[in-house]
Amino acid sequence: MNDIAATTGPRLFGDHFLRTLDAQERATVQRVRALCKHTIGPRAADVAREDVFAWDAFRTLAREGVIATAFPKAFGGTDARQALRIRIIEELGRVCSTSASMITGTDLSSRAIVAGASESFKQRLLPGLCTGELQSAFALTEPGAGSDVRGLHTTLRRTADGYVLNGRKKFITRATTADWFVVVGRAEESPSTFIAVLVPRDAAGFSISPEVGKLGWYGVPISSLSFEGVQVPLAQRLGDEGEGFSLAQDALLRARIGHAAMALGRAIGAVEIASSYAVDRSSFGKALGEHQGVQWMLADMVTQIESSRALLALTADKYDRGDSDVAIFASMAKLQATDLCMKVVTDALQLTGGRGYLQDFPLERFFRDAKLNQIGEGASEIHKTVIGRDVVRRAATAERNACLRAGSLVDY
Ligand SMILES: CC(C)(COP(=O)(O)OP(=O)(O)OC[C@H]1O[C@@H](n2cnc3c(N)ncnc32)[C@H](O)[C@@H]1OP(=O)(O)O)[C@@H](O)C(=O)NCCC(=O)NCCSC(=O)CCS(=O)O
Repeated sequence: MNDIAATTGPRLFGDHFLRTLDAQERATVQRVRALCKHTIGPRAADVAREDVFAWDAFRTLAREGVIATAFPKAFGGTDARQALRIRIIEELGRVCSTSASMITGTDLSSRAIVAGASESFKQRLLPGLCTGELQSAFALTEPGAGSDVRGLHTTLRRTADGYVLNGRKKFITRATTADWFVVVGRAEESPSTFIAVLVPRDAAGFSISPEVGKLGWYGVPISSLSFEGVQVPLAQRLGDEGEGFSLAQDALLRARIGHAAMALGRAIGAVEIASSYAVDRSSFGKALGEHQGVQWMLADMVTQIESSRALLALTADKYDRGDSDVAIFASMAKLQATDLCMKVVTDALQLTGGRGYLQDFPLERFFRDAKLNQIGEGASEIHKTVIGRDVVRRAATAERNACLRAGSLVDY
């Protein structure tokens, strides 16, 4: 742990989590910290201003082996534990959402290939995805189906040697740079059967719209997709027929953990900026940080960040152990971290006043970027629904509170 602090200095809070990593994992965090300090952080404002796919950041992360952390060793990856990956994403999110999204986007778009592609397709695609020579995109959301995945309209009609794909997809990250697309649709003949397939960008009948402008996450372009009678060979199916939904949920699970880590990273970055400002700036004859109102704002920020980080660490641990309730914890971690991030960034901007509002100051970018984490990969309301549903399910069999007498509670 001291090795890291020696290179990049101690952090406001949170270095204690590094104790949970082994020496090699800590060395990876150290490399990412150095990258953030010398390259990614100083470049972040320009990357956002340019608002084209951030190739420099992507290639840097690929060259440094950070992209490869998402992939199995057998295909050139490092198969990193989520316990490490949340630290990496947090570091990137602390300075640059665009760079952090290179990691969460890699998980989302390639996980179904790792989990469901045939051995020969894995051999063909995964090594290139690890090194960044290839890119994939994940196409689930549709114009009429975002939160409600089971409502999607894209269809796959079975033919003698594969499928014919028809449909439209929306908000697809990396559409303009990806070589392969993971597309989820339903069997035309059996609408409750979900199927995931791989489609190359040059497939006949497949078109990609121009990039669409958005509020934040500049440097991470999105587009819409259209599939009109696209022929998909059987070999390009991911998993079995009927496994499309689970493959999508499996990919979303990893991406949701990543979103939580990115949001926490940004929240930490915002409190670092706000607390530095509180030291530098004076008002009414004393440093801003000596005013009790400012101290209370900072206290709320760090206290909530640390508790959210603990929940995320527990979630990563559950993922690494393969616990069956990890999806619920991922929903809790994402809900908590992304809503908290929006609040912390808003408060940090308030604390820094007019400067916070300037484009030249990083909080304006943090503020715009924070919103997407509350929406993407399952909006906060979806996660509340998933968590609440689980509470009710558990309540039916969970041990009853000892203050209650036996029998139906309706009989009280
Ligand atoms: C809100 C929903 C969760 C509702 O879903 P359901 O109630 O229909 O489904 P569940 O009962 O929760 O699960 C159904 C199904 O999936 C399996 N499952 C669940 N978790 C996992 C997992 N971690 N790994 C594998 N399988 C999993 C579960 O066992 C069930 O299996 P069977 O059907 O029984 O076989 C859902 O609609 C939802 O998630 N909504 C939010 C969607 C979302 O996040 N959208 C954002 C997508 S991002 C995008 O497309 C843009 C592209 S981009 O580039 O960013």
